[in-house]
Amino acid sequence: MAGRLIYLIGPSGSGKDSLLDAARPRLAERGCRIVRRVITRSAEAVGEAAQGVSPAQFAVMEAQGAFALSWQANGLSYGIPKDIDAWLAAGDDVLVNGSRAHLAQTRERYPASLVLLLTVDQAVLRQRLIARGRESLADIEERLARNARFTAQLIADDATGVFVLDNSGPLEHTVERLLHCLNV
Ligand SMILES: Nc1ncnc2c1ncn2[C@@H]1O[C@H](COP(=O)(O)OP(=O)(O)O)[C@@H](O)[C@H]1O
Ligand SMILES: O=P(O)(O)OC[C@H]1O[C@H](OP(=O)(O)OP(=O)(O)O)[C@H](O)[C@@H]1O
Repeated sequence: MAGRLIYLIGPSGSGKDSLLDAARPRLAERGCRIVRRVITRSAEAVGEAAQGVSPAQFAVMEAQGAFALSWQANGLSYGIPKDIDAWLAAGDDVLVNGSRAHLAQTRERYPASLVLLLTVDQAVLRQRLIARGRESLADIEERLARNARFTAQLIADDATGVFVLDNSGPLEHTVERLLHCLNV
């Protein structure tokens, strides 16, 4: 049986990378792969195990059909390597750190995908973004504004089939909820 695409989305700072890192061993145990994304983020910007490339390299990879999914957001380009199609065909589940703006296209290409929306209280979110220290304050405000535009609309439009995971509390609780969602 083909594997399932698990598409994890949520605002910048909601904890997608942290959740994937914390859940990594438990996901591996159950044969779920986590995708390493290709991002046009400078190599020194930390936060995630991703492959950093220049915009020119990204364009070449995209033109060569290297990506199963790709999108632009926050001034960056993101690609999900085509390898995932072989993994899914081999029966492995594949977890992708995705984009809310790209949800419709992802569902079109992978209709059986499981969508997980990570949420966090907006005040906690601002504090976490500031504490993470990866973006400037102006960029953080942009990300919060993008978030405000998305979350309510997403829940209203796509309520069916979207599992909401609240990450306002301890990360370990969210890991347990994530694993629970994968079992239902
Ligand atoms: N449950 C949590 N409790 C406290 N801090 C958290 C929690 N989840 C994530 N964080 C922190 O919030 C910040 C943003 O998390 P991150 O995983 O980078 O989010 P995202 O990948 O969604 O942008 C990081 O500094 C991280 O350590
Ligand atoms: O359409 P959106 O849902 O807003 O998502 C846009 C992009 O932002 C996040 O990436 P990234 O990991 O670079 O940002 P983050 O770590 O700040 O979440 C997310 O994973 C998407 O790739």
